[in-house]
Amino acid sequence: MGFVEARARRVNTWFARVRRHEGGGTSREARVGRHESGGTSRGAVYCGPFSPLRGRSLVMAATTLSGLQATHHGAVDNGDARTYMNGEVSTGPGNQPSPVRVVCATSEHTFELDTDALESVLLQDDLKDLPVAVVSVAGTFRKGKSFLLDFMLRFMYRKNKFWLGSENEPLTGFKWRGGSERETTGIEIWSEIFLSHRADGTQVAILLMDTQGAFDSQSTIRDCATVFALSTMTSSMQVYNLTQNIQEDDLQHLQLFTEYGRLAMEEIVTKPFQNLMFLVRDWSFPYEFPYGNTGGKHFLERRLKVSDTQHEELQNVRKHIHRCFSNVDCFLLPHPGLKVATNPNFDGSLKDISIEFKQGLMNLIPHLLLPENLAIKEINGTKLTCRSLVEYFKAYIKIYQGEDLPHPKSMLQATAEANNLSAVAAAQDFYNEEMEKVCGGSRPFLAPADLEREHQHVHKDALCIFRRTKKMGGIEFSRQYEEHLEESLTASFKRYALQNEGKNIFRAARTPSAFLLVAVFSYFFAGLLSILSLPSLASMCNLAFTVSVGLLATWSYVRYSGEHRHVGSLIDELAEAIWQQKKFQVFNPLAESFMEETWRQSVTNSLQASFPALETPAPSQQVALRYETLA
Ligand SMILES: Nc1nc2c(ncn2[C@@H]2O[C@H](COP(=O)(O)OP(=O)(O)OP(=O)(O)O)[C@@H](O)[C@H]2O)c(=O)[nH]1
Repeated sequence: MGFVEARARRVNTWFARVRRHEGGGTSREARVGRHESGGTSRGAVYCGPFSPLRGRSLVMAATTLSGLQATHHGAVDNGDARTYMNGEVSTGPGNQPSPVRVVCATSEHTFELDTDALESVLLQDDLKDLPVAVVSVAGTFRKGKSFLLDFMLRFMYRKNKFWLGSENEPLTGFKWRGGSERETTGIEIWSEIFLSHRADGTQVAILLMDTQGAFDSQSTIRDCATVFALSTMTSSMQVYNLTQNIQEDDLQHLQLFTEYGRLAMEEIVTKPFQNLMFLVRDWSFPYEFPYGNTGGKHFLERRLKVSDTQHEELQNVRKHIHRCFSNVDCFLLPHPGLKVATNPNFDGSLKDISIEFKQGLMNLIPHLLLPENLAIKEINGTKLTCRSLVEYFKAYIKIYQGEDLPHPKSMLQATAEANNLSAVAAAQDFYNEEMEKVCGGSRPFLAPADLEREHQHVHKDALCIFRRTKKMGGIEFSRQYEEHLEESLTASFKRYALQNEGKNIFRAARTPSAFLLVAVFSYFFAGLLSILSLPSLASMCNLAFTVSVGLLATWSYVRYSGEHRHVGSLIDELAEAIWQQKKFQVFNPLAESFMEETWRQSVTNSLQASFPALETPAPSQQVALRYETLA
């Protein structure tokens, strides 16, 4: 009778050494959990089809040693082999396979990557260059994600027809429990990577990933979107864990979260994500669509069907899902029984789980994890190794830590923001249109006091439009948008005032008149000083005359040609400085009041001629009209 002896020890990460004693004093030894080559050990032992050594006893040994039954000692007799479990498994943390949190949620609602933890799992010498397949489970909190993953672990460790375990065996691995409060936070991966041989002889590293449940009372929508997006971006199979049905809001959330993921991925030429499986737990309508993958496929087909008669919103969600994932699948899992759902002492033993559910697991888990069904993680058509997966994790988390991406919001918040923003835009448009009529580019100069008065009217009416537009979110929420609108209207008014000022011919004539005045004075004093036989002072006046005429000519050229505008600005500043000189200030009020009055009269007249409406209807009437048009 041969038997299998198993021991565990820690080298970087945990592995179990299994020695099979065969008749005639010979033995074969191999490690469970990691590939080993060379030395006295031979072959990788991943039990069942993964393993060159098969047999229930070996499977049990591996499972026991890997921590699923870490403290179990004893022997299992399976008829042809006896397994001795002399469990050298340390119960201390890190000495046995366990979940490793690689993405940690912080109290500030951000996420951090535990690079050391991630690298300790993925950068093991014998694994880092292998192609990797990542199976992740994501969805609403408290819906049995970790529970399901623990059955995946059993399958990966045992991999024979008895992989589901014995009736009284507690379920261990990723931490699961009953109760209403969330358990998993951030993203966890199993510390041990499984190896599988594909039909073409290549090896694939398989990573199992558990995620923080969405929509718990402590997470923002952005948190949920980040976890879902990160796990979808880094996995080759995302299991979208749902209960009872696929509801429209499930699809909408999937759309929001995957869009958030797509934003962070640059230059995606193919579909950004790989496989998506809708896993519907507690399916209660097997008479419509039978449990399992076949029923699931038909059900999904109906749910994701796009037809012309559908509302555009429904079509868009469905098209988005088809655009994002290379392959979409569905599985309908029955209810596991009341003990699973409600008994606080339920420990995962199969005896308390319904037969239909166990049958469902026997179909679902191989469907997900058999080597032929596993897809290697690809990004943009490039297959990823464990090493490159680490790099992608680092790059993606950085994007989500930055402030470049928009923040996903709850539906109400997003709708309220959209309502308020569109009300702001309508009010701003109204203001601009009305002000354009008063002092737009083609309108003549308007006296500043009149412009101010027009602004006050239109500003009041614009605010009225904003307040009367129906908006979600309440008065408090709208107040910040109203303040924003007021600021924006004030800024617009400043622009209109400047534009209006530019049309003031007197303003434009300030520069030439300053130099003209200087030229005239210089010319006059030069003549006077020559008569008084003061030639040196006379020549200084002549110089001032020449410079003034020169500056005037230059300024005229700049204004005419539009070239060297900085030179024009310097000359304007110089002219302004001249106007500020005491001896010239006597001309200022005279000139300005004359110009202002002339312009005021002419513009008022022209305005009234062009817009009789400005005189007649009350502003509130205009607003009502405008509001009706908008509504
Ligand atoms: N109704 C029902 N309950 C289940 C199912 N699978 C597991 N449960 C129960 O759901 C509860 C939560 O299981 P967990 O695996 O911890 O759930 P989770 O989704 O990982 O929870 P979080 O980590 O908080 O997101 C446990 O009481 C399980 O017994 C199922 O298919 N149906």
